[in-house]
Amino acid sequence: MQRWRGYDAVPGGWGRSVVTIGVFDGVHRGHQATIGDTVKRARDLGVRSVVVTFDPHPSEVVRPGSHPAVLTEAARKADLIEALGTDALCVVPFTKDFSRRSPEEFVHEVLVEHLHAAQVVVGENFRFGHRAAGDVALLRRLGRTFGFAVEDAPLISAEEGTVFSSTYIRACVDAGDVAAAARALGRPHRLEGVVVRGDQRGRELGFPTANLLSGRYAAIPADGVYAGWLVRRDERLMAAVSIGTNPTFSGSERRVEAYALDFTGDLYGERLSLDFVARLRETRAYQGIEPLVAQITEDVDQTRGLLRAG
Ligand SMILES: Cc1cc2nc3c(=O)[nH]c(=O)nc-3n(C[C@H](O)[C@H](O)[C@H](O)COP(=O)(O)O)c2cc1C
Ligand SMILES: Nc1ncnc2c1ncn2[C@@H]1O[C@H](COP(=O)(O)OP(=O)(O)O)[C@@H](O)[C@H]1O
Repeated sequence: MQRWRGYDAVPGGWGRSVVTIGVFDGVHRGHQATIGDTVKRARDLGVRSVVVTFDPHPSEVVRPGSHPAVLTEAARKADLIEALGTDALCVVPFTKDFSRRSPEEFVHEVLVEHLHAAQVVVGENFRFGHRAAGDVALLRRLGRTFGFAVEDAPLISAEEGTVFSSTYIRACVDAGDVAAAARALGRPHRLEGVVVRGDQRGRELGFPTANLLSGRYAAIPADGVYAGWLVRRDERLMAAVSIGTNPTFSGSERRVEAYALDFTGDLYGERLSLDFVARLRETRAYQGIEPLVAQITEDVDQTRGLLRAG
């Protein structure tokens, strides 16, 4: 997959394309259907598929301070989009200046001039251009003027009639319902970060925990204890994860800590990922170390059972 920063990076002689546009945070099952459809249509036409996305998140530029929690960091988003068979990913730097383009200017500059769109695949709630003034009906009219077709993306619904959306998944993660998030994503929710030093207490308890420092806007599940996978380079280790302030020790800082089962070694400074599979319980303040250690022992057994079964 070709990766372009800005549409000026589209190579000369790039032929016609089938294009889809969106933030695609999470690359969830709805996004997967849209992008998969784009790839298929391009292959059928014998042209190339292009995914256009934005960085930073448009909300933050339009309304500073309103950045939503991030489900997938930029590099991972690109990898997931590549895995769907996309020929090129165009990351448009979303600046104040860019946000002022009218719907017509946006379409002409991006879709027509640079990407030579033959078809544009969009969801029914797609909005574009200054103040999100453009909708699918306007895109269709512009398509007739400029010579591209507008195709509706297939709608994919979650259970209980909830349509998959990044907002829905952020709410699931925020509530600690990592199982629902995983169903909508088509894979577990992943938190990425760097292992930093904590209070050095874990090893004394018999459960050293890698403390993960993640990105500023990362979507961190609600406080609680979770079973998941610690992903380290090419290996995957079972992990019991604690998120919270360690109330037993009257901590105040919120931390994400992972005890990797059947592992000993130094993880400080490493970049790791945590894939959240299931929520086990709330974090609690225990009356001393003994009951806490007994509970962690049980959490670890439960984690092993759950991950082995799945
Ligand atoms: C599976 C697991 C569950 C945990 N549950 C709790 C809990 O319910 N309450 C609590 O205060 N701390 C809990 N902890 C966190 C420990 O207090 C924490 O690992 C310890 O303070 C070590 O901190 P450190 O890494 O900064 O040294 C849990 C840790 C693990 C690995
Ligand atoms: N099984 C394991 N799971 C997680 N971290 C481990 C494990 N074994 C060794 N470690 C190392 O021990 C560190 C955690 O020890 P801990 O006493 O909890 O210190 P800290 O408070 O700095 O996190 C981890 O960052 C990692 O480098």
